[in-house]
Amino acid sequence: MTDHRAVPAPRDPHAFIAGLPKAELHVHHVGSASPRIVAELAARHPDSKVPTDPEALADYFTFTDFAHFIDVYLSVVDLVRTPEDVRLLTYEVARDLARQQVRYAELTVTPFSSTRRGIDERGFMDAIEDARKAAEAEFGTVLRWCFDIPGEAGLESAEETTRLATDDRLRPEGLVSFGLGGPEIGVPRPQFKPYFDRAVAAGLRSVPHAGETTGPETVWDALNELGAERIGHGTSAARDPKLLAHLAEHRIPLEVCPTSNIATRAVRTLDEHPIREFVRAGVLVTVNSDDPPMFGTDLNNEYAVAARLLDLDEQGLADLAKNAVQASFLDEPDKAKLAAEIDAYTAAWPAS
Ligand SMILES: Nc1ncnc2c1ncn2[C@@H]1O[C@H](CCC(=O)c2cccc(C(=O)O)c2)[C@@H](O)[C@H]1O
Ligand SMILES: [Zn+2]
Repeated sequence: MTDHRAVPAPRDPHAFIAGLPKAELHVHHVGSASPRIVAELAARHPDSKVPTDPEALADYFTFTDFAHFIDVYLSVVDLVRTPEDVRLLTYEVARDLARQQVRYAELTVTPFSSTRRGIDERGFMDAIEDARKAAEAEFGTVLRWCFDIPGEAGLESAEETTRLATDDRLRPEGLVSFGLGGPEIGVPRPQFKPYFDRAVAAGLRSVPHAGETTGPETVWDALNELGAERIGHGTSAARDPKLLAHLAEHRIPLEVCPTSNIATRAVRTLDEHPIREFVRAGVLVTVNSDDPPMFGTDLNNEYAVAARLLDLDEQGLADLAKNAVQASFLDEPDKAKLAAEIDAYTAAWPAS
C-alpha cells in the first residue's frame, strides 16, 4: 500500500502570506486606485472615460505595451482633480494595504501630474499628509512618500518635482525619497542628475526606476549618475553579470514587481522572469506590486508568485518580507521591530 504521507502535498502559501506582516517599497499612488476607488472618483467626475463597471475596467486595464499602459495610467490620473480626491485616494489605498497586513509602505507619488492639472500645491500636500496620519491612526499602516519625476514630461517636470520635494514650506513630513518613472526609451537618465543631486542634498534617498524597459546601461546610469540606493525593477540587470555582481557587492536592493513586468510586456512570461538569477547572484531582492489593480494583482499575490518562482517555504517567505524591511527607509529601531514581528508570526505558524 502506498503511504501517501511520504509524498508531501504541494504547499499552499496563501494563508501564511495573507497574515504575514509586510513592507511594500514600490507601489504607485494613482496606480493603486482599486475598482472601488475608481468608481468613487468617477462618480464625482462623470465626464471621465475610465469605465466603472469592474468587468469593463479589467478589459480597460489590459495593455498592449508599456506606452499603452502609460496612456491608460494618465486617464486615471485625470480622475484625481481636487485635494479631496487626493485625500480619498490616499486614505483608501492605505486601507487596501492594511487589509494585506502591510505595516509600512513607501508610496510613489507624482505631484507634478497633479499640480499641472490645476490642483493647488498646498492642498495636495495637506491632503496626502492628512490621509497618512489618519491611516496610521486608524489602520496601523505607516506610509512614507517617494516623489517621482515623470521623466517623459521633460525637465520642467524635473524642476517642479524637485522644488516641491525640497522647499521647506511645502515638503511633506512623510517624504523620504526621490524617484524617476514613466517610459525609459528616449528619456536618458543622466539628464536628471542635477535634480537628484539637489534632492539628495536635501536629505532624500535616491530610488529611480531603471532597466524596466531598457537595457542594463540604464541601471548603470541610475547608479553612477543618480546615486541610486535602490533600483525600481532593474529587470534587465540580469543581462549583465558585472552589474549583478556590483548590485550584490554594494547591497543595492532591487524592487522586483513580477506581475507588472508581464502586464506591461516588459517580460514575456513569469517563468522567464529573471528573479531567480537575481537571487542566485546574491542580490537583495524585494517583491512589490507597482500598480496592483491595473495589473490584476496585490502584494500578497506577488509573494505567492515569488514563492512559486523561488520555491520558497514559510521561512523563505518570511526572509523575503525581511528583505523589504532591511531595504526600506525605516530607521533602525523600526526595522528591528517589524523584523521581530515577522519572526514572531513565523514562529507561531501555523497559528492555532
Ligand atoms: N511600471 C511603471 N514604470 C514607470 N512608471 C510608472 C510605472 N507605474 C506607474 N508609473 C508612473 O507613471 C508615471 C508616468 C507619467 C508620465 O510618463 C507622464 C508623461 C507626460 C505627462 C505626464 C503628466 O502627468 O501630464 C505624465 C510616472 O511618474 C510613474 O509614477
Ligand atoms: Zn513603478
